[in-house]
Amino acid sequence: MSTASGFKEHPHRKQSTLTLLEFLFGLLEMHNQAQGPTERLIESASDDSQAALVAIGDHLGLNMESVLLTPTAAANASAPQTPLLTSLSDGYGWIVLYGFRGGKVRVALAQGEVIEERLVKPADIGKLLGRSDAGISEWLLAQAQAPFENAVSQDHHAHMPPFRRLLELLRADRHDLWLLLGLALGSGLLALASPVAVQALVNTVAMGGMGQPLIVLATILFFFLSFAGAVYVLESYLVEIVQRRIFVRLAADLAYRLPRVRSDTYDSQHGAELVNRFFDVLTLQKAGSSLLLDGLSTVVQTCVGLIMLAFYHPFLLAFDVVLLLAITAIVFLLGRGAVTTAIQESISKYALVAWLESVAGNIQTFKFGNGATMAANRTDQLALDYLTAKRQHYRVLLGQVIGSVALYAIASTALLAIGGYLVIDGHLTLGQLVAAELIVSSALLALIKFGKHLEGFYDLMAGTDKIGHLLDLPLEASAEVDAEFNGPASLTISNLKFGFNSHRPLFSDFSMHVQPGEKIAILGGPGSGKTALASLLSGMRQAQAGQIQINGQALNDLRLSSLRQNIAVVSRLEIFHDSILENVRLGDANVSVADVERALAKVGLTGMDLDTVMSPGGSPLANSQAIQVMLARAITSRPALLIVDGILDALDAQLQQKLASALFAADAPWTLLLLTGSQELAALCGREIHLPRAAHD
Ligand SMILES: Nc1ncnc2c1ncn2[C@@H]1O[C@H](COP(=O)(O)OP(=O)(O)OP(=O)(O)O)[C@@H](O)[C@H]1O
Repeated sequence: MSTASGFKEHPHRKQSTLTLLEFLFGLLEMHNQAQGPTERLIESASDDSQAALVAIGDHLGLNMESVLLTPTAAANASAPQTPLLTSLSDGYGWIVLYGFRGGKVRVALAQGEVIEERLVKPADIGKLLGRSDAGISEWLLAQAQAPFENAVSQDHHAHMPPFRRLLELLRADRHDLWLLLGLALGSGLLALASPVAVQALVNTVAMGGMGQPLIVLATILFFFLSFAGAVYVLESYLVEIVQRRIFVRLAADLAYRLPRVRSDTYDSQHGAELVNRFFDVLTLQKAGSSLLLDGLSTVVQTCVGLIMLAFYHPFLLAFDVVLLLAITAIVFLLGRGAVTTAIQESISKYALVAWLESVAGNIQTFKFGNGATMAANRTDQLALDYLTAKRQHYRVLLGQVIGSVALYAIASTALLAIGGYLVIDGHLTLGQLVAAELIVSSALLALIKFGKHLEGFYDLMAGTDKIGHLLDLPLEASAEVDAEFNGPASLTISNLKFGFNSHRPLFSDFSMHVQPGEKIAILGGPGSGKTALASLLSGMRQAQAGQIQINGQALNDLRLSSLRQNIAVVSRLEIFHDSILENVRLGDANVSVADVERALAKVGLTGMDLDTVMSPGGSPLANSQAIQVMLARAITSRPALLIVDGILDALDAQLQQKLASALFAADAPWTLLLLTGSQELAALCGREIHLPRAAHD
């Protein structure tokens, strides 16, 4: 329920909303939110409805999705990482549901400055809401847009160490992981049932007992082992859930992050190739689950076993100490450099894949001339690099495997010798010796598998490091002011200075002014800086000096998302693998099929089957048709400023004329900047501006 006017007029509602947002940031562990901007955003909201809260959340990195639910359904769907919230019926406060504890729903009430946390029966939520009925109402499902924000390196020059990053990636699952540790401890203890039972059996047999004790023993053992089995099944279910969550969280995080990556990141790196690192989430899942399931229980079983052994005799305690020292030496001393070599192996793997992608992506180049030979030779070289890296990593691993195997042989023999001596000397019963043998040999046998677990651990570190590179891609900084558009935009550039290279600026003192609705051609030769100018105007690059104003607002002060909702840039061919329909409307449900057909017709493309799936290269459409699709996409968003950069230059004169009449018409509802090297095209615009210099002068 909301009141008609904004938060500003209702200080109590404003304060409740601030309290609510702070609570949500804490719950979702979003630590980067300062109170100042949050308060300003709340104050500048047009009204105090839930829809306004969604917009505020969006600016603060909170995704809030509106869903219609009964209070009980909302409680069932809620969890600490996905809380559900709605307005209290008094119109001032908010209620948040965030999962269950002990059969009751965890509820937070934000009223003024106070946040009150309670445990409530699901049936009582309706009452809390201030409603008598428990009918369906609108709830907001809140989630962090970038759930892995805490796993991003704060220092731009150094990546976070992989182990710390792994802990951050798993932070949201820490409660489940503690539970898993508890279960592993339990199953470790239960696994001792067999040796203890055998010890009892041997002692009974040695004393001549039979029959009934055996049945009792067998029954108890069966009970323990079944219970241990059930615990293992539970552990495996928990690990499965954690695996699913990591996958979904990483996907959501990247969907947020990638469109916001700074454009200059792609000057030296290939975006699509970088994304291959997503597949390391599979390494995280596989190596992580085997470590959590087998690795953890092996460690627990070994520890429990060794502790039990220590109680048998001081000699066996000494044996434990030596064994632990030896294991420590294998892990830390023999394993020096293993994480680095695993990362190096992973880097060389990605280099090879990147090369194969280049080959697959340049079909013509590698079919002709020396292309195929180059493809083969470079692949050989990269495969060789991979083998070298893998060999170096394996050298470290091999040392550890040999160490574990040797330790197994020595420790098993030593235990038999010490145990045998203690039995002969009467310090140990026969049953105790057999039990000790069983406990330690299973722990020692695990040592042989230990190498495999260590390999899994190093893979996990390398995979985390690679995923970290994706998370560490630098994001664009955006200012806070929303861009104001109302019809075609005006544009003023004053004393612009920009160059990729400080010794050779592309623009040293460039100024121009464009009236709202004007259609202007900016003429420049190859390499004169047309694309650079388009990037500056769309906030993809920053000028070194000077100012750009759109509708009188300084571009640097504007929130990039609000700016880009209202301008369109058509530069190089960019088609994604989907139908023509989606390539034009970009998933906007407000754009109908008829709208798309109209836009296509406007740019001269008629009679197309809108369901035709296009490849990133534009096929099966012709190049010029793919360009028309991109232009249709641009005008469908009804931009206030349309920037067309060079893409019309290569088209045939007749098509250029047709497009000019659609895009350059004086009454077209946008301001047009045509960046071009073609005099003929420029002549079709209302006015021409010449770029200050050509690249080759
Ligand atoms: N990312 C970059 N890093 C360094 N230099 C760059 C980068 N992008 C472009 N340049 C250089 O800046 C100059 C201007 O490039 P820009 O792409 O803006 O020119 P253009 O006018 O659009 O050229 P064309 O008409 O050939 O597309 C060129 O000399 C180019 O080599």
